[in-house]
Amino acid sequence: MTAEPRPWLAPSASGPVGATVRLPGSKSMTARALVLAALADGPSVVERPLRARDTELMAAGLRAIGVAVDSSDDERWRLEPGPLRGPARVDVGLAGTIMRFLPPAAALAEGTVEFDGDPHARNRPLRPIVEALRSLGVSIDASATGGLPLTVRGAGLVEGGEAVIDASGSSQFVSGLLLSAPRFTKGLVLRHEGPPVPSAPHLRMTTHMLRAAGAVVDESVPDVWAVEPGPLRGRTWVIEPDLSGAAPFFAAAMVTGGSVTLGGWPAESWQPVGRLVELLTALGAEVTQSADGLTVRGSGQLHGITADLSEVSELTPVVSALAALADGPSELRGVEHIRGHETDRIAALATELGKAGAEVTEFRDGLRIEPRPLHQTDWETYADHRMAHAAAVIGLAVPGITLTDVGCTSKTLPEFPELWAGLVARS
Ligand SMILES: O=C(O)C1=C[C@@H](OP(=O)(O)O)[C@@H](O)[C@H](O)C1
Ligand SMILES: C=C(OP(=O)(O)O)C(=O)O
Repeated sequence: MTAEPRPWLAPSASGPVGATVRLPGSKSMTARALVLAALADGPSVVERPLRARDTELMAAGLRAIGVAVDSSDDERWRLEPGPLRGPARVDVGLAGTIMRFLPPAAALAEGTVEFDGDPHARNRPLRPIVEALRSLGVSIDASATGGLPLTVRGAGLVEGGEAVIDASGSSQFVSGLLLSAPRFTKGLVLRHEGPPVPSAPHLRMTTHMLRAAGAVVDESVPDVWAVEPGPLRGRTWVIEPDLSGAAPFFAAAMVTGGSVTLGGWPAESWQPVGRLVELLTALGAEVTQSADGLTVRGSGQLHGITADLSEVSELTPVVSALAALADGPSELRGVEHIRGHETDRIAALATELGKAGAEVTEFRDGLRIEPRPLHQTDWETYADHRMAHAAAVIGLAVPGITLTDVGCTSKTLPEFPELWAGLVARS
């Protein structure tokens, strides 16, 4: 079920913002922790999880297949694995993490598990993971396009072994298979064949977390991941603040010449903080880390950049917004696969930035953005939280940016409108 659209006038800043923001846990880490906890040999605790549509639906999906998930405490979700079983129905919403991480787990269940989601979820690519699972002996019915709706006919076990996949459309195909692979009878040796796999840091997050749960993983050969069969340990997962969710808040410091600190940032992170720092620095920010957190300071001056965003493709909307406010042109490439994200983000950004007055050239794999004086527009959000973040960033500097629906931010940060208004009020 999707809620009624909630139009929202993005607030403009009257001066530099200055704030420490506390954001909930990483969507990607929470999703992995929940799946690993569900497949473990004992109870787990997920501390400081993200509570948002993607992770609530993940928890609901796991409950549907037999896992006890107690999410009553915001700070600490408790999971007690049980025998995985159907029949069950899983609503994936618009979450890539659910539609790619849960079918392999459902294959381990005894019984039928049906997956479906929001209208646009049916357009998101799934075929490669479906075909890889079939090659591993799993019975799956998929739509004519190879995607949702999907029915996994779990046999209570997956034999596993060797599989080949083209994961150029999403790193989540690989992550999804790897997360369940220790529970496959023969484990898994997965080989990617095709154009490069995007989002390498997300793959590293998957292998780090698998090892932290006791799995034996070899990724020494490029594009090959080998996971030995064996138990996953229940444990306590401490989730880091969501770095991608923080990106628009950092952008606010940069657009207004202010300063934003992400509180609670760990000394060592499993998220691609190095790449984010490089990008924000090239765009004109100063980034520092201290006991207070990760701080981004803007000078009020933004520079155009040429960048390959394939490792951090989910940052493309916010980086594009910054590029549209910069002092020179930018070229952002290497992200063809984001045409299969929550919406076709390349087309959506070209259209909406163009409507606001920027001169945008669309490439198959990215965008060239020539800043121009921007003006008010009704900004279509396409049910995409990060299109909403991009609009909010533009709105700081351009009065009259009205989002067609700010409600879509509930995918990863339901409190976004309030947090953003609070930040801008301190400008
Ligand atoms: O595994 C994950 O948690 C994610 C991987 C990436 O997916 P793609 O490789 O499809 O871009 C990223 O964009 C997405 O937001 C989250
Ligand atoms: C691509 C994204 O999400 P998903 O996990 O649904 O793929 C995103 O959050 O930018």
